[in-house]
Amino acid sequence: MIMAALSSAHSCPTYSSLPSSSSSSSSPSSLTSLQRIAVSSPTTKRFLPAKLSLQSQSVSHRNVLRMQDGAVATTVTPVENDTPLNKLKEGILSVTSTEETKEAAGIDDDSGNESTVSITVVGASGDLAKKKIFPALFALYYEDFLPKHFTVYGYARSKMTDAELRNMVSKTLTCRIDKRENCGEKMDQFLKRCFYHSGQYDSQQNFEELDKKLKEHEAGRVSNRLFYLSIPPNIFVDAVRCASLSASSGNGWTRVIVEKPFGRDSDSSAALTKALKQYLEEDQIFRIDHYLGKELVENLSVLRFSNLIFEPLWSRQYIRNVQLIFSEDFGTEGRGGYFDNYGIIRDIMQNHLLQILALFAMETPVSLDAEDIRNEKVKVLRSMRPLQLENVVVGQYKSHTKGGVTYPAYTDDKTVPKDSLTPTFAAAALFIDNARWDGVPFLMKAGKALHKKRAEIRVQFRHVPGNLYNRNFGTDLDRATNELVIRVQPDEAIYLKINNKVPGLGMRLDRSNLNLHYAARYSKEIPDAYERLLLDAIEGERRLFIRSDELNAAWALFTPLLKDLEEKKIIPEYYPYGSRGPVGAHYLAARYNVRWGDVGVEQ
Ligand SMILES: NC(=O)C1=CN([C@@H]2O[C@H](COP(=O)(O)OP(=O)(O)OC[C@H]3O[C@@H](n4cnc5c(N)ncnc54)[C@H](OP(=O)(O)O)[C@@H]3O)[C@@H](O)[C@H]2O)C=CC1
Ligand SMILES: O=C1O[C@H](COP(=O)(O)O)[C@@H](O)[C@H](O)[C@H]1O
Repeated sequence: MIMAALSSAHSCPTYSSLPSSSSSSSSPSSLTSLQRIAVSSPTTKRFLPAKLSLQSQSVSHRNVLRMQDGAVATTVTPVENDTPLNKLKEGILSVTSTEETKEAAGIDDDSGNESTVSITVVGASGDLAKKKIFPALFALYYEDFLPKHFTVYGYARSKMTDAELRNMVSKTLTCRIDKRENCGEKMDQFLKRCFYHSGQYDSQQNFEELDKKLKEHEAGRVSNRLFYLSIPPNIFVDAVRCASLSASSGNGWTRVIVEKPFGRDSDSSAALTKALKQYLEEDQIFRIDHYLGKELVENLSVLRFSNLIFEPLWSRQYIRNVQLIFSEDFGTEGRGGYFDNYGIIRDIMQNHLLQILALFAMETPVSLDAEDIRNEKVKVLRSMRPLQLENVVVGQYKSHTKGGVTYPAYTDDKTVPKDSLTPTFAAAALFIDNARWDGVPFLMKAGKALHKKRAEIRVQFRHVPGNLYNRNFGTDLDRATNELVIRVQPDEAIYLKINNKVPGLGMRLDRSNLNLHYAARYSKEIPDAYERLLLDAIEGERRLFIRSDELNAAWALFTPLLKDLEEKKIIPEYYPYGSRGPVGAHYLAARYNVRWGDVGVEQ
């Protein structure tokens, strides 16, 4: 059975007539093109240009816009492909009416009907739910991004009362640095909207009980339901089956956020997709890769496509190599059981780093619509060469004592087999065989228990041909090339290394940074990736979620390598906990004439 999918789509709104109470005579047609772009965005409130502010606080699809000059315009998001009307045409919905269609699209009508959103965190007792999901929901509530009628339900096997869940959640909530004043009050209000239901993940009966409780909260309104699967992957399908059969919405949309890992290789991923699609349409499945929700990853396209100075340089003609670097200064502490079955390549490279690579390297999409962007990403992935063993170095951390403290080896984790060969570090050289990137090495490096926590993109440019200042650089011209660094985390920044004259009477050059340091430039705290992604899922915006063909293309690149590593029982290079990782990573880079940009520099 397929869940009733009444996802609302949001591009190209039409303008409704101005409220008669408006004192302004300005009409929406007087909006500038910039304003029109903002207005037509699916998440209008978030993408408004400075001149507009939203009067409406709800995530309803009718938004009242107030311009600086006092003019007011109402926008209504139109109903598109996956709307009730179209679902009816496809035979997925049996009963609907014009009124229901309006309601299901979240459009309030004159009789005062409003839609509700129920967010069920499946696996609410777990690490991710506590660390990320509840805090992100609270942050959205705090910022007034959640709709007027919303309920959060925790679902897991652990026995808990509503009060116990609230107590657990309250310990994880934090307030924005710049808005502490009424935080306690807001927390209380938020917690009052949180409830708990204990049940098994494979019990339709338990999900039916949940359904009853959700209905009570929905109080006859149009019900939109979001399930967040924050559970181990072996129970994804059971939970989806039960949610679908017993707790999907009868008259609104039902969406499911699926956490990674989406399989272990091409076959298991295809099997998972097939199993999920027994119960869900593709557009109901929101495969989350939280790196896509990170501020600087989202900014990649803005940087490239809205600045004339970057896009013309974005090719093999000017770029020598691209480096995608992820490192953590802690090991698998507490997650060894999960990690040992996956390893760093599946945990970080096949998803987070590859997604960044695809966004970095894609051609200009036709528009900012989800499908246009995802089409371009798939093209890049399909143009890439599957990874081969000779282009990869793997490592595993070993115990190390520093300053009297002994840090554990990976295999000291009780949930990890003593003879495990699972890589906790990997470096790889990837290639995109298309006209833009032919021959440019894309180097990836990811590791746990390294000396620093960081995620960054480094773009090393070619040297200046016939450079007048060559003699100032000595024989190593590569040392003097420009480098663009996009520091995703921590301490977000974008900086460009340039050669500069050291002030003085001589002619000495040094390398300096043109630095956009976020903490200095923007006073507002950067939202967590999960906030953006949860809000997108609620709003039906799929741009930052992984489509099934993207996933297939990603696995096709890594599956042969993963099989080889496992079948040939490749022994990882051991590196001390807290070090910079295996030396092999440098040999790999050197083979392609590359020096890792993060080595020997503080920035
Ligand atoms: N934690 C993290 O930082 C990240 C996690 N993820 C992914 O998110 C999902 C959730 O992660 P996380 O919260 O760490 O997971 P947990 O191991 O904490 O599991 C979540 C909940 O699922 C239930 N559960 C755990 N193991 C089993 C089992 N074998 N059978 C049935 N139920 C079980 C438990 O709840 P109860 O016993 O109460 O039912 C547990 O509280 C996973 O898919 C993970 O890969 C992705 C990125 C980061
Ligand atoms: O998906 C995962 O990501 C985290 C790192 O996320 P970050 O946002 O803290 O950088 C990683 O620790 C974990 O192993 C992996 O599953």
